[in-house]
Amino acid sequence: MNPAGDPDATDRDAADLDGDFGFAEPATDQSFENALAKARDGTRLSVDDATELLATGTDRDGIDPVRKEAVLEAADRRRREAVGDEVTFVANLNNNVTTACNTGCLFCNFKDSAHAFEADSDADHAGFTKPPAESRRIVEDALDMGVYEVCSVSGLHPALALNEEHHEILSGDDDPASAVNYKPPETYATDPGTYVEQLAAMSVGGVHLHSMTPEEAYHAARGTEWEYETVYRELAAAGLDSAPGTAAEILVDEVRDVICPGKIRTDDWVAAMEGAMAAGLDVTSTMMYGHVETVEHRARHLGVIRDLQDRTGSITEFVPLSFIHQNTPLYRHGVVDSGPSRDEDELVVAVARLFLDNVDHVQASWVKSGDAHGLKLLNCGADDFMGTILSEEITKRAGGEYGEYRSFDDYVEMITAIGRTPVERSTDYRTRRRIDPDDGPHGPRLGPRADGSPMLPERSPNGPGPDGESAGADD
Ligand SMILES: C[S@@+](CC[C@H](N)C(=O)[O-])C[C@H]1O[C@@H](n2cnc3c(N)ncnc32)[C@H](O)[C@@H]1O
Ligand SMILES: Nc1c(NC[C@H](O)[C@H](O)[C@H](O)CO)[nH]c(=O)[nH]c1=O
Ligand SMILES: N[C@@H](Cc1ccc(O)cc1)C(=O)O
Ligand code: SF4
Repeated sequence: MNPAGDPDATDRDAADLDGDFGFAEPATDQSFENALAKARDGTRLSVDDATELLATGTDRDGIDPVRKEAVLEAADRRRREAVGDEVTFVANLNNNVTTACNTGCLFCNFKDSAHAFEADSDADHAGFTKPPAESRRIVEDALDMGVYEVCSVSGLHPALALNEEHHEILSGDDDPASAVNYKPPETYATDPGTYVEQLAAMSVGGVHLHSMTPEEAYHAARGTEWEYETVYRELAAAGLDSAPGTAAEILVDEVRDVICPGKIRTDDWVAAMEGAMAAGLDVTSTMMYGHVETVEHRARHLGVIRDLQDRTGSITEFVPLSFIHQNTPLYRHGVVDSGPSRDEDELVVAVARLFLDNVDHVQASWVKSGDAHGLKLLNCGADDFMGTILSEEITKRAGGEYGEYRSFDDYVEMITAIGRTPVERSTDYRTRRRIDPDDGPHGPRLGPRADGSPMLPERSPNGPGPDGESAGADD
């Protein structure tokens, strides 16, 4: 674990990596042809099969273009059989509460050292902490624009605790250097409030609140014996409706040891997701790929997700997160020289569709891939095209260049251009509305205040618009 409060830990750790992690070369007992035949006829794939498909054969170096096309075609066919020609998207808002975080993940440039947020610090930072009242105002404004969902993921601010009782437990810890990663709110220029207060503030006007990743749930239970289910029940009582399955990265511990040594391990991530589901919440699932991992790690990750879904059935979608490298410690220190190639993005989507036979929806991301390649991914097995989001900080700070917002008109134009049907969805996909492309201009109708009006001009609710700067530092 990185010692909490060590601002330079990430960069030092990255500088120490020499690019040789001792990972085994992917090798299987399976052939590519056999794996492809199983994929085509709908037989459940093994992790070895997925490795072969992701590699377009471990028997040769690099991606074989002919084999790749065969995998994509099988996945596109499977998508059509499984979910048809609809392409869904959700009217949503991202509201990140704070960028303060000392966890030190080497792939992340969203975070700012929490030290810089202290009241007596004169360190410069471009981050933010929003008190609960500000979060509420931002969500209120977005509700007026018609959003259905608010998605909120944040840094692990040392002053964030589940509730007052948690503050008491954490402040009673007599070993401040221990792993509890806690400092009282008075230390900071801006008090983020408790998790319960933040969620209660954002759960307004009937919006669907999608928040609290497994890593955040761990933070909300740190220093206690509380079960994840108990924590998620308390969060649900405060207004939480579903949980994002980020913090997954690659669910193989030898990879986590390299890219996020300060994060919870695979078992704990699974336990947190199971806790959320036991508390009655739906969850999403993700994989952040294209950094140091091998194709075998990707396949094993998919195996963890499929096993979890076999046990629970509450995973609504799989979201492949293509690693954005430009401003990250991993890239700055030469540990990696890029993110994944487009071929790799396409194969991840396709193999996710083929392997995850128990997860209905696979997402293409315009944030990560842009519009043109995002549309291509919809022909490789994906059937969901994310959401309007209105604000984006994680990818943008990592160096992503595809903006922060897509309008309903953008969506309708893009989706019809590839011959598919645009459908507005709820977070859980249970409510869906097919959109008539000829009946524009288009706007959301599923949100509690949505009336079909287009959502937005050029400005996002918490900062200048898609091409501008984000909201400035506020503490
Ligand atoms: C930034 S964290 C915020 C929530 C919380 N701190 C956590 O780690 O769960 C959310 C997710 O963003 C994704 N992410 C962060 N940096 C990224 C990057 N450079 N490229 C792609 N995805 C990234 C990771 O999958 C991470 O789990
Ligand atoms: N893929 C990314 C998302 N996904 C947001 C989706 O709209 C998601 O399906 C929703 O939150 C649950 O219904 N959000 C980001 O900010 N960045 C991404 O790359
Ligand atoms: N919205 C994603 C989570 C997510 C959040 C922020 C990101 O940058 C990426 C993914 C989900 O539904 O789980
Ligand atoms: S990914 Fe999350 S936990 Fe890791 S450094 Fe970034 S904000 Fe912190």
